[in-house]
Amino acid sequence: MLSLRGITHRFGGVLALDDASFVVRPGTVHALLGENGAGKTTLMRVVFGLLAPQAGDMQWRGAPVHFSSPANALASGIGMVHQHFTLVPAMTVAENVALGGHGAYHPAAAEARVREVSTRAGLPLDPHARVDTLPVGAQQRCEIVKALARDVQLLILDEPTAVLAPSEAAELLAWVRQHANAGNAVVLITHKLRDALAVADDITVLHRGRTVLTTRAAHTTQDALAAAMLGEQPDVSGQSAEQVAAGITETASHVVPLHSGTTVPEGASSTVLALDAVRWRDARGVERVHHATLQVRAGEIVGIAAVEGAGQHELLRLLAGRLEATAGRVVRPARVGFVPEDRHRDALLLDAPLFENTALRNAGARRGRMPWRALRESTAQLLTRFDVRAPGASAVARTLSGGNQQKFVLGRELADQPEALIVENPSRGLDFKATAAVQQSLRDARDAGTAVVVYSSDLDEVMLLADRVYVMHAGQAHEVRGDRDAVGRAMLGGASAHNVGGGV
Ligand SMILES: Nc1ncnc2c1ncn2[C@@H]1O[C@H](COP(=O)(O)OP(=O)(O)OP(=O)(O)O)[C@@H](O)[C@H]1O
Repeated sequence: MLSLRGITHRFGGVLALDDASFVVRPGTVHALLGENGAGKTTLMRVVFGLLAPQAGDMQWRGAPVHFSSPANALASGIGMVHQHFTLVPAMTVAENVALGGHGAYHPAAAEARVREVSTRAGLPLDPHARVDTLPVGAQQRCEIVKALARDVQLLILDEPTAVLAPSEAAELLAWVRQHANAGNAVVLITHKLRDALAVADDITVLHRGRTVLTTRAAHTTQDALAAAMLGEQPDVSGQSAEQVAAGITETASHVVPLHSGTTVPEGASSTVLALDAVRWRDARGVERVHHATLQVRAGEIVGIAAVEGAGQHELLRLLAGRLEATAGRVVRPARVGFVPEDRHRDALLLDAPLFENTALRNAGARRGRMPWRALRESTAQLLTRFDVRAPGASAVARTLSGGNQQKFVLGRELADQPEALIVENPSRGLDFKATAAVQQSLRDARDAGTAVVVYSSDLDEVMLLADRVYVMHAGQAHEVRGDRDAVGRAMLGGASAHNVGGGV
C-alpha cells in the first residue's frame, strides 16, 4: 500500500534519515520503533508531505508519488496525528474538523459530518464542545476524526498513547486494531514495545536513520526489538540490551517491587517542601485543590498517584511555585526545579537556541548581564551528561526530537542540584534506555539530598520511584501506605486501611 525506499534526509549537518525503507501492507497496524532521535517522526513527515527528502522514492497504492504538502497527502488518503495536537483550542470540535476542508462553513453540515464519522469509527465526540474544555483523550479523538473525515486509508499516529492515561491508551489501541481490521492501515509510532507486540501486525525499527529491522510482530520478541533499537543485531542476545530492557517501566508489572508502606530513606532529613491546608481555585472559581497537606523531606522521592482530573497538575504547580495558593501555607525552598509534562507549551522557547533555554532556569532571579559564554559551556556539559542528542548548545530547541527535548528539560532543571524538584510524567516520550536513565537521575538527585516529587500517569512508574506515595482524589491529597492495589483503590476514591491522613 505504502512503500518507501532509500529515503535520505539531512537537516543541515544532521543526517536524520539514511537510506531508510518502510513498507505498509493494507489492513495492518505497522509499529514504527526506534530510540529517541532515530528518525521516526522525520520519516513520517516525509510520508505526510511535510518534508521533501533529498533522496529516495515513495509509492502509494502501487504508483510513485511525491506529496508537496499535507493537503496533498490528505487528498490522496494519508492522514497524520502529531505528538503535539494541532487543534484550535477556542473552536468547537465541528469547527476544528471542518478547518482546512473545502468550500464555505455550514455549521449544521459540519456537525452532522462529525457525528457520522465519529459514530462510524466508534470514537464518541460532541461536535458542539469547545476543544479547550475537552480532556486530552477526547482532543485526540477529535484529531483522529478530523483525519478520518478526509476519508484517509492510512492513518499515522505519532506516539498517541504518550498523552493518555493507561485505560484510555488501552481503549485507543483496541480502536486501532479494529480500524485496521476494517481494511485500513495504521502506522503507530511508539516507545512501548509491549504495545507494538500486542497490537501490530508488522514492526519496523529505525536506528540512526536506517531501517535495521522489519518483521512480522509474531516472529519477534521484546528482547530482539530492544537489541535492534540499540543498533545491535537482533539475533545476538546483546547483554546490554537485556540489561536495559530489565529496567523498562512498561514491563513493570513483573519487575516492580511492591510498595511496602511508608519508607523514608535513610538519607532523608528535614522537610524542605510543604503544603499546609492549601486550597486553590481556578479562574472560574472552581476549587481544584481542597485543603491539601503534604510534606517532602530532603533526600526522598514522594510519588503522586491520581486519575486524570483529580487536581494533581494543580498540586504540582502549587509546589513548584507556578500557581499561588488561594488559602493555606506553602513552604518552598529558593531553588525548585520543575519539569512539566508539556515541554512545548511550558518548558521551552522552541525557536531559541538551547543555551538560551538553559537561561530560563531561575530566569526571574537573574540580575545584570547575561553570562552567555558560561551558559553555552554549561549547556554543552548538560548535553553530554544527560545524553541529549543535539548538534550543540546553539541548536534551536525545535530541531531536537521530542525525547531529546524532554531529556534536555530534565537535565536543565537538575543541573544545579535544586533543593526540590517537581516532575510531571518524567518518561513521557522517552525510549526505554532514556527512561531508565531519567529514572536513575531522579534517584541520584534524591541521594544527593534533593526533595523530589514525581507524578506519573503510569502508576507502575510512581510505585517504582517513590519512597512514599500521596494519592490525589477529588482535589484532596492523602498519604497512602501499602501496595499498588491499595494505592489504586485510593485513586478511585476507595478508603485505604493504611491511610495515614493528610488533607481532609
Ligand atoms: N527541523 C529540524 N531541524 C534540524 N534537525 C532536526 C529537525 N527535525 C528533526 N531533526 C533531527 O533529526 C533527527 C531525527 O529526529 P526525529 O524527530 O525524527 O526522531 P524520533 O525518532 O521521532 O525521536 P523521538 O522518539 O525522540 O520523538 C534528530 O537528530 C533530530 O534532532
